[in-house]
Amino acid sequence: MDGYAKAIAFAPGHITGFVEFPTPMLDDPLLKGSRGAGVCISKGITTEVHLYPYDGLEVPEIKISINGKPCSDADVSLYVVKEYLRLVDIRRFKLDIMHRADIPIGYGLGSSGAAALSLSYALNRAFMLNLSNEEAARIAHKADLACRCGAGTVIAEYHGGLEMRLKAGAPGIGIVESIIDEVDDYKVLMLCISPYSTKEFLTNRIGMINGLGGKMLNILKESRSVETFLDLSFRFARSIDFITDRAARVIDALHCIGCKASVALFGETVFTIVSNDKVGEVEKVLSCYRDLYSNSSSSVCYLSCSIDTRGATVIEDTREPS
Ligand SMILES: Nc1ncnc2c1ncn2[C@@H]1O[C@H](COP(=O)(O)OP(=O)(O)OP(=O)(O)O)[C@@H](O)[C@H]1O
Ligand SMILES: CC(C)(CO)[C@@H](O)C(=O)[O-]
Repeated sequence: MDGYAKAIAFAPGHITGFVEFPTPMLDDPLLKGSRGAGVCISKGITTEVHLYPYDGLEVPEIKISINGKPCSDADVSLYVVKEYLRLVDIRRFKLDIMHRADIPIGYGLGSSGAAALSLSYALNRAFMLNLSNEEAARIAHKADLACRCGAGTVIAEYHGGLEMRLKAGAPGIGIVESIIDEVDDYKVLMLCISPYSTKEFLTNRIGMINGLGGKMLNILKESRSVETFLDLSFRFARSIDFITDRAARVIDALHCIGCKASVALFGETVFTIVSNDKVGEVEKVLSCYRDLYSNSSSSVCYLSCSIDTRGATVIEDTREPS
């Protein structure tokens, strides 16, 4: 590696509506993952990487920040960096990693997967490794799984769209299909009420996930409609007792104006997908609950996004000779 390199990549956030973890969970992380359905959103994580050669160091100096704040325990990001250190033979460099999140972290919007994926794409460019996007995405998949922050999130964010994950596994191994291709007419609207740790769920409550998600996939494969996706997601979240009273009130209010809705797995986040002409009406309901639930100790946020169909992408790749 010669000179300074900068790379920027973006990965969309992702909401899982229903899911199953095929058993037995195999040992190979590339074969592990989940089946289910979800939607990628136009907001997500942008990661900027600056790589400086620096002869005065015996070991690399690595700094990570999230939204401008230094972060020493970004475990998913550190996992990705360690995987790259095994692939490059240089050790004397400084690496600045800056994650910018325009989705809240921990609310079931797939931020850990998006951080890992955007970082992996950016490092691949900065280190000039020439991995394919699929190979870079596999590193992110392994990181999200190893840190117990996600199972099928990375492959969904790699693919983009309103999707069904028909076969579990890493990008290139798992199978993803779009539920519908024409998504320009839809918006994903969310009320993020409070965070919930995916690690906690995958560690302590994973037994609640049975074969229901797989049966639901068969129904969705036949109907391929947004309404069915929302319906099934709601039934799924109820079946694992994951809808809090606060979320249930919001979902009821949306039902009253003719909108189906559910909660994002795993967070106290209500989401719906509506056609553009319904956005104003839904926005009023969600803003009203945002104001009702916000208090001095917690911030509740309302988000409006399009459906991302591109999946993760590199935005910039620059280098200057030393
Ligand atoms: N932007 C980010 N940069 C680095 N690490 C992140 C970022 N976002 C999330 N993480 C890591 O992921 C953890 C939160 O993951 P968690 O899986 O609970 O939430 P999520 O990814 O927002 O939602 P989901 O439930 O959809 O996975 C954080 O504690 C942090 O370790
Ligand atoms: C486990 C999960 C629901 C967490 O976001 C997601 O990664 C998925 O659908 O596998």
